Amino acid sequence: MVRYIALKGLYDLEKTIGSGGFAKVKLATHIATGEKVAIKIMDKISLGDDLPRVKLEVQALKTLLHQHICRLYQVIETDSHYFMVIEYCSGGELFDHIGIEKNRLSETESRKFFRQIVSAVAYLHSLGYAHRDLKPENVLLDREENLKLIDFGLCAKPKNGIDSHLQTSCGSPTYAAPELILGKKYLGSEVDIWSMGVLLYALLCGFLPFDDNSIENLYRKILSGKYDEPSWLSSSSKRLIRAMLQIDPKKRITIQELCNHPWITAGFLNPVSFVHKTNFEKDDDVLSTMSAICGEHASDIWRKLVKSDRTDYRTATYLLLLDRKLRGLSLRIS
Ligand SMILES: CN(C)C[C@H]1CC[C@H](N2C(=O)N(C)Cc3cnc4ccc(-c5cc(Cl)c(O)c(Cl)c5)nc4c32)CC1
Repeated sequence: MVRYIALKGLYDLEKTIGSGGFAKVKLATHIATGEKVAIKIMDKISLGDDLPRVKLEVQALKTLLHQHICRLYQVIETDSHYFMVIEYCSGGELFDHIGIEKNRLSETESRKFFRQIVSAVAYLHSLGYAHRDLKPENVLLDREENLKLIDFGLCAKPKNGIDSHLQTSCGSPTYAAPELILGKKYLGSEVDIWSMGVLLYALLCGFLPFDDNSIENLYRKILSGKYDEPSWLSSSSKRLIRAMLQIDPKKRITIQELCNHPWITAGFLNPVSFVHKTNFEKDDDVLSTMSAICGEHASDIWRKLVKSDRTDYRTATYLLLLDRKLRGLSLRIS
């Protein structure tokens, strides 16, 4: 096991839980609390000119504080590596949860998960971000089967707001909107709606609306906007999917309309909403646990936390203890 000096005494690295592109993600233990975390390890050499994407993702994750967006606890930068310490999702990928035998979810279960995705994306858009790479691999579950959105390496925050046009073609073609694969100028919010339509279709049907081994056939299918509507889809499901998989982005349902759509609210008391948890909430139990260990006064710990850039070990310890408390566990610290 290669040892990273930068993590010594802070995190114990365990198995690799995945890798993609220029990053390797390892399971690790946050030594002070014993909590599991995921550490995304990137070496600067192989990052090459993708380096700005790391800064973008770190900035996005520091800003985005939402119960269905994976939490960033700490960032460690050395001459050779970036380490992003992120909330661990022990439930794995949402689509693995669907399982092979069932391969699709009931409308009720799909709605439970899809509302969480809509809440996260509505929150993202409200802060001027677009994810631009919404796909099953980027939708994970934590131990309580809460949905967590991940991988903000492609997310964009156009300088003059979410409704200014983007041009970069990115993300995976299977989930990409027609305007994106045509290389047209597009709105991040509109391409995210299309990708969510593909996700909803996959949840309800167990297969993809547009799929083909050859890229040009795949493109042709996407640009046609034609897909099968299996017999088990309710008319309400069909209507919502049609509203999201509109080829013309201007005819596509907006995120606000989506939050209030009858399919989304069916069986629930209220439309999808999100809480602007933009800053830290102060928790005295967590602070007193930390002060019992490091000997500092709770008020000093809090002052340093608020002043910090919120990505140091102290912040990680605070947030992990807060998670433990919110899960009703004891605030033990080793
Ligand atoms: C296909 N991708 C480009 C990489 C893949 C790496 C493994 C990862 N994973 C998995 O695939 N499990 C099945 C286990 C697992 C458990 N917890 C995780 C917690 C966080 C993340 C994570 C990964 C990346 Cl690349 C991020 O940017 C963020 Cl913000 C978060 N990935 C996790 C993760 C999913 C993505």
